[in-house]
Order: sequence, then structure tokens, then C-alpha cells
Amino acid sequence: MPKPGSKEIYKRLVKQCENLSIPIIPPGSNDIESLREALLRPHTDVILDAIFGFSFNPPIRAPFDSVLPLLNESRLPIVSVDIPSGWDVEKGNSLGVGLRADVLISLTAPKEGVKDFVGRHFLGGRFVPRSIEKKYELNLPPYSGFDQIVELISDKNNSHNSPISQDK
Ligand SMILES: NC(=O)C1=CN([C@@H]2O[C@H](COP(=O)(O)OP(=O)(O)OC[C@H]3O[C@@H](n4cnc5c(N)ncnc54)[C@H](O)[C@@H]3O)[C@@H](O)[C@H]2O)[C@@H](O)CC1
Repeated sequence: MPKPGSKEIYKRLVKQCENLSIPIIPPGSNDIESLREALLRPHTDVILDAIFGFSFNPPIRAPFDSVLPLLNESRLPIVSVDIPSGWDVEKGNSLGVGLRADVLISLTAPKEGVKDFVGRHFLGGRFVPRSIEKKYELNLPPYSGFDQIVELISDKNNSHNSPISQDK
């Protein structure tokens, strides 16, 4: 938590983390060594990235401009939620400053900017009404049984992997 969120929900989430003994980076630890030590703890298996999402606009401001390279430098697998942090929601990682995600979990529909994402790609958010899906031509894939997540096939010609742009 190099920069604490201002919303009430963050206070409650911090409380939950404390109750569950989940370590938190204290706000203000913004020098590189403190960040490195806090972010890349020994025995870390995977990085779950939900720093920025569809509302992100480049450039990346401090302190996150130091955080993303540290995560990229680690050899740990990165799982990103909705869009890898630092990617432009429409232009993708054209500036090359975004996270190198190994796995992407798109929410509701893949965003325009992840068209060139290479890696395992899942979709979650099985609640889009048919009328909305049709209106915006989302071409969402069928979910199996009661599943809340579906893996998208990376074949770019596959209609299931249809992206959605920010204005939709
Ligand atoms: N909360 C949700 O349910 C969802 C959030 N999503 C996205 O996920 C991200 C995080 O969600 P939160 O609810 O935590 O959003 P918040 O707006 O609470 O937190 C985003 C944080 O990023 C910082 N930030 C934004 N642009 C920046 C930039 N260019 N450089 C440096 N810092 C920047 C803001 O100052 C803020 O501290 C947002 O981009 C949001 O749009 C979506 O992708 C998916 C659904």
C-alpha cells in the first residue's frame, strides 16, 4: 500500500488484512529498497495485480512508477485483473511500461488494449444481460454449467475473444 486509497472500503480492507495477518506495506515506504523488500518477499509464489484497471490513463505517476518495474524485474508469475497495470485500456502496452502479465482475467468483456496479450486469458463476470451483449456486439463466450469463469482461446480469429472499447 505505497499509496493508501481514500475510500472507506480501503479502511475496511486494511482491517481485514490485519485480522488475517496479511502483511501490508506501510504507506510512505517509497524508496526503492523498502519497496523491493516489501513487494518481493521470500516465498512469494505469484503476484496478483489489480493496481490499475480500465480507468487508468498514462503516464504512471509516483509511487507506482517505481512499483511496476520492480514487479516486472521479479521472475514471479503475474496474474492481472481486467488489464495488466500500466497498459492503456485502448492502446495496450504500446509504451512498454506496463506489467508483463502471464495470466489475464478480464472482467465482463476483454478490453480493446489487450488484443495483443499473449498468455492464458480468462473471462469473469457472468452477469451481462443479453440485451447489453447484443447492443454492443460483445460476442461473449458461453459459460459452462455453473462456472463463473471461462478461458478464452488465444486464436485472434476466434469470435469468443472479442474486445470491448472504453466507451462501451
Ligand atoms: N473496483 C472495481 O470493481 C474495478 C476496478 N477496476 C479498475 O481497477 C483499478 C483499481 O480500482 P480501485 O477501485 O482500487 O480504483 P481507485 O481509483 O480507488 O484506485 C486507483 C489508484 O490508482 C491511482 N492512479 C490512477 N491513475 C494513475 C496514474 N496514471 N499513475 C499513478 N497512479 C494512478 C489513483 O490515484 C488511485 O490511488 C482502477 O483503474 C479501476 O478502474 C476495473 O478494471 C475493474 C473493476
